[in-house]
Amino acid sequence: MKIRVGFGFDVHQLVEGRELWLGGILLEHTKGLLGHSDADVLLHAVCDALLGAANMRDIGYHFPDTAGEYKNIDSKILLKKTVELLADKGYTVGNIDATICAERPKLKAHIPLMQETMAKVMGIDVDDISIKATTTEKLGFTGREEGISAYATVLIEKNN
Ligand SMILES: Nc1ccn([C@@H]2O[C@H](COP(=O)(O)O)[C@@H](O)[C@H]2O)c(=O)n1
Ligand SMILES: C[C@@]1(CO)OP(=O)(O)OP(=O)(O)OC[C@H]1O
Repeated sequence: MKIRVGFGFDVHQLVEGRELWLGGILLEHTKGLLGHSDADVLLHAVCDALLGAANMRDIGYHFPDTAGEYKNIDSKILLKKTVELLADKGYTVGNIDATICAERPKLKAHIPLMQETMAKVMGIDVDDISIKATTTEKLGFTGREEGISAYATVLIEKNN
Protein backbone atom coordinates (compact mmCIF):
# COMPACT_ATOMS: atom_id res chain seq x y z
CA MET A 1 0.00 0.00 0.00
CA LYS A 2 1.34 3.42 -1.01
CA ILE A 3 0.27 6.36 1.18
CA ARG A 4 0.74 10.07 0.52
CA VAL A 5 -0.15 13.20 2.48
CA GLY A 6 -1.48 16.53 1.24
CA PHE A 7 -2.14 19.98 2.64
CA GLY A 8 -4.64 22.64 1.57
CA PHE A 9 -5.38 26.23 2.57
CA ASP A 10 -8.02 28.69 1.37
CA VAL A 11 -9.46 32.10 2.25
CA HIS A 12 -12.67 33.82 1.16
CA GLN A 13 -13.92 37.28 1.99
CA LEU A 14 -17.05 37.74 4.13
CA VAL A 15 -19.54 40.14 2.58
CA GLU A 16 -23.16 41.15 2.98
CA GLY A 17 -25.71 39.75 0.54
CA ARG A 18 -24.14 36.31 0.12
CA GLU A 19 -25.11 32.94 1.62
CA LEU A 20 -22.67 31.31 4.03
CA TRP A 21 -21.79 27.82 2.80
CA LEU A 22 -19.29 25.91 4.92
CA GLY A 23 -18.52 22.21 4.94
CA GLY A 24 -21.22 21.66 2.34
CA ILE A 25 -24.04 23.10 4.46
CA LEU A 26 -25.85 26.43 4.51
CA LEU A 27 -25.44 28.37 7.76
CA GLU A 28 -27.48 31.27 9.06
CA HIS A 29 -25.31 34.37 9.36
CA THR A 30 -25.38 38.09 8.63
CA LYS A 31 -22.74 37.71 5.91
CA GLY A 32 -21.61 35.08 3.42
CA LEU A 33 -18.42 34.19 1.59
CA LEU A 34 -17.60 35.84 -1.73
CA GLY A 35 -16.31 33.77 -4.63
CA HIS A 36 -16.87 32.61 -8.17
CA SER A 37 -18.42 29.43 -6.75
CA ASP A 38 -20.47 29.18 -3.55
CA ALA A 39 -17.11 29.98 -1.90
CA ASP A 40 -17.19 27.07 0.54
CA VAL A 41 -13.72 27.69 1.92
CA LEU A 42 -13.52 24.37 3.81
CA LEU A 43 -14.38 22.29 0.77
CA HIS A 44 -11.85 24.23 -1.30
CA ALA A 45 -9.09 23.58 1.25
CA VAL A 46 -9.97 19.87 1.22
CA CYS A 47 -9.94 19.78 -2.62
CA ASP A 48 -6.49 21.39 -2.62
CA ALA A 49 -5.20 18.96 0.01
CA LEU A 50 -6.46 15.98 -2.02
CA LEU A 51 -4.99 17.32 -5.27
CA GLY A 52 -1.73 18.14 -3.51
CA ALA A 53 -1.46 14.65 -2.05
CA ALA A 54 -1.73 13.19 -5.56
CA ASN A 55 0.56 15.88 -7.05
CA MET A 56 -2.29 16.97 -9.34
CA ARG A 57 -1.94 20.78 -9.13
CA ASP A 58 -4.79 22.74 -7.46
CA ILE A 59 -8.50 23.56 -7.51
CA GLY A 60 -8.16 26.57 -9.80
CA TYR A 61 -6.20 24.48 -12.31
CA HIS A 62 -9.03 21.95 -12.66
CA PHE A 63 -11.97 24.32 -12.08
CA PRO A 64 -10.93 27.80 -13.27
CA ASP A 65 -12.70 30.85 -11.85
CA THR A 66 -12.91 32.19 -15.41
CA ALA A 67 -15.19 29.35 -16.55
CA GLY A 68 -18.92 30.03 -16.70
CA GLU A 69 -19.68 26.40 -15.85
CA TYR A 70 -18.31 26.93 -12.31
CA LYS A 71 -20.10 30.24 -11.62
CA ASN A 72 -22.00 29.88 -8.32
CA ILE A 73 -21.37 26.14 -8.41
CA ASP A 74 -22.06 24.07 -5.31
CA SER A 75 -18.56 23.19 -4.06
CA LYS A 76 -19.80 19.69 -3.15
CA ILE A 77 -19.80 19.05 -6.91
CA LEU A 78 -16.16 20.19 -7.09
CA LEU A 79 -15.26 17.97 -4.12
CA LYS A 80 -16.93 14.96 -5.75
CA LYS A 81 -15.14 15.66 -9.05
CA THR A 82 -11.83 15.97 -7.16
CA VAL A 83 -12.31 12.58 -5.48
CA GLU A 84 -13.10 11.15 -8.95
CA LEU A 85 -9.91 12.68 -10.41
CA LEU A 86 -7.91 10.93 -7.69
CA ALA A 87 -9.82 7.67 -8.21
CA ASP A 88 -8.80 7.78 -11.89
CA LYS A 89 -5.20 7.57 -10.63
CA GLY A 90 -6.04 4.73 -8.25
CA TYR A 91 -6.17 6.80 -5.05
CA THR A 92 -8.75 6.56 -2.29
CA VAL A 93 -9.12 8.91 0.65
CA GLY A 94 -7.71 7.65 3.95
CA ASN A 95 -8.60 10.40 6.39
CA ILE A 96 -8.95 14.18 6.56
CA ASP A 97 -8.24 16.60 9.38
CA ALA A 98 -9.35 20.20 8.85
CA THR A 99 -9.58 23.48 10.76
CA ILE A 100 -11.85 26.44 10.00
CA CYS A 101 -10.73 29.87 11.31
CA ALA A 102 -13.79 32.02 11.91
CA GLU A 103 -14.60 34.56 14.60
CA ARG A 104 -18.31 33.99 13.97
CA PRO A 105 -20.66 32.19 13.65
CA LYS A 106 -20.13 29.52 16.30
CA LEU A 107 -19.61 26.33 14.33
CA LYS A 108 -19.45 23.68 17.06
CA ALA A 109 -23.08 22.59 16.76
CA HIS A 110 -22.88 22.35 12.94
CA ILE A 111 -19.78 20.22 12.66
CA PRO A 112 -21.50 16.78 12.80
CA LEU A 113 -23.71 17.73 9.81
CA MET A 114 -20.65 19.02 7.90
CA GLN A 115 -18.88 15.72 8.60
CA GLU A 116 -21.88 13.67 7.44
CA THR A 117 -22.37 15.81 4.34
CA MET A 118 -18.73 15.71 3.29
CA ALA A 119 -18.36 12.00 4.05
CA LYS A 120 -21.36 11.25 1.82
CA VAL A 121 -19.98 13.34 -1.06
CA MET A 122 -16.56 11.68 -0.80
CA GLY A 123 -17.86 8.16 -0.16
CA ILE A 124 -15.87 7.80 3.07
CA ASP A 125 -16.76 7.05 6.69
CA VAL A 126 -17.78 9.97 8.90
CA ASP A 127 -15.09 8.78 11.28
CA ASP A 128 -12.49 9.55 8.62
CA ILE A 129 -13.26 13.25 8.53
CA SER A 130 -12.32 15.53 11.40
CA ILE A 131 -13.39 19.19 11.34
CA LYS A 132 -12.32 21.69 13.95
CA ALA A 133 -13.07 25.37 14.42
CA THR A 134 -11.12 28.14 16.03
CA THR A 135 -11.36 31.89 16.31
CA THR A 136 -8.17 33.87 15.85
CA GLU A 137 -8.87 35.72 19.09
CA LYS A 138 -10.08 38.81 17.18
CA LEU A 139 -6.69 39.10 15.47
CA GLY A 140 -6.07 39.52 11.75
CA PHE A 141 -8.64 39.43 8.91
CA THR A 142 -10.52 36.48 10.38
CA GLY A 143 -10.58 38.18 13.78
CA ARG A 144 -12.01 41.33 12.20
CA GLU A 145 -14.63 39.13 10.47
CA GLU A 146 -13.43 40.23 7.05
CA GLY A 147 -13.03 36.63 5.95
CA ILE A 148 -12.89 32.97 6.87
CA SER A 149 -9.96 30.65 6.24
CA ALA A 150 -9.58 26.88 6.33
CA TYR A 151 -6.71 24.41 6.49
CA ALA A 152 -6.87 20.72 5.63
CA THR A 153 -4.52 17.77 5.82
CA VAL A 154 -5.34 14.53 4.05
CA LEU A 155 -3.95 11.07 3.66
CA ILE A 156 -4.59 9.17 0.44
CA GLU A 157 -3.91 5.53 -0.34
CA LYS A 158 -3.21 3.42 -3.40
CA ASN A 159 -2.49 -0.27 -3.85
CA ASN A 160 0.93 -0.78 -5.44
N1 LIG B 1 -16.24 29.90 14.83
C1 LIG B 1 -15.96 29.10 15.88
C2 LIG B 1 -14.78 29.21 16.60
C3 LIG B 1 -14.56 28.39 17.66
N2 LIG B 1 -15.47 27.45 18.00
C4 LIG B 1 -15.29 26.57 19.18
O1 LIG B 1 -14.85 27.34 20.30
C5 LIG B 1 -13.63 26.78 20.84
C6 LIG B 1 -12.73 27.86 21.36
O2 LIG B 1 -12.29 28.68 20.31
P1 LIG B 1 -11.01 29.59 20.52
O3 LIG B 1 -10.74 30.23 19.21
O4 LIG B 1 -11.38 30.55 21.58
O5 LIG B 1 -9.89 28.69 20.94
C7 LIG B 1 -13.02 25.98 19.71
O6 LIG B 1 -12.20 24.94 20.18
C8 LIG B 1 -14.27 25.47 19.00
O7 LIG B 1 -14.75 24.32 19.65
C9 LIG B 1 -16.61 27.33 17.27
O8 LIG B 1 -17.47 26.47 17.56
N3 LIG B 1 -16.84 28.17 16.22
C1 LIG C 1 -13.79 27.29 -6.98
C2 LIG C 1 -13.41 28.33 -7.99
C3 LIG C 1 -14.16 28.00 -9.30
O1 LIG C 1 -15.52 28.33 -9.20
O2 LIG C 1 -13.75 29.65 -7.66
P1 LIG C 1 -13.79 30.41 -6.24
O3 LIG C 1 -15.13 30.21 -5.62
O4 LIG C 1 -13.44 31.86 -6.47
O5 LIG C 1 -12.75 29.72 -5.27
P2 LIG C 1 -11.15 29.76 -5.12
O6 LIG C 1 -10.84 29.07 -3.84
O7 LIG C 1 -10.66 31.15 -5.28
O8 LIG C 1 -10.53 28.89 -6.32
C4 LIG C 1 -11.02 27.93 -7.17
C5 LIG C 1 -11.90 28.49 -8.26
O9 LIG C 1 -11.43 28.23 -9.50
